[in-house]
Amino acid sequence: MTISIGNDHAGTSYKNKIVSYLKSQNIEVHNHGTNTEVSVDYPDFVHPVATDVEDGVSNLGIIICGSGNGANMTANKHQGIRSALCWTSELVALAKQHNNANVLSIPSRFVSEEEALDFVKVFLKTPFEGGRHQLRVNKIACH
Ligand SMILES: O=C(CO)[C@H](O)[C@H](O)[C@H](O)COP(=O)(O)O
Repeated sequence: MTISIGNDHAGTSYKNKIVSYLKSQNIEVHNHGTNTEVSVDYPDFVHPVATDVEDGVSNLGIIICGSGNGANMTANKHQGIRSALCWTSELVALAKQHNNANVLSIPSRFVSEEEALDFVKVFLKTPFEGGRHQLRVNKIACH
């Protein structure tokens, strides 16, 4: 399992906690995020995550910004990306079960670090249900 992660200045401490957890689980991590709290522009740190997932370099992506919206919008510009902005564990589970999300967007200014870590655990362990949801996911992409 390989995860790509990206964050702006609002997500650096959250990213560090998540990366420590992933590495403790022997998950390979590609860190595309900023590593300081100096103000940066989130698209510069999110596009590389989306590209990794689209290209199969990583299985999944995690992106973090203050509201989660800018990161989520950026990731979803990529054809192969289904990025879900989630602020509860239930939303994370549904994003995998029903939407086969391949990127999780975390709003760091609206959830605690502990909640964010729980989201990551749910994101990794929850399977896609397929069936009727596969038919719907197939219709998301614009050709
Ligand atoms: O872009 C965002 C909104 O979708 C992110 O939440 C950013 O982290 C936020 O805009 C950064 O705000 P700041 O005032 O520049 O710290």
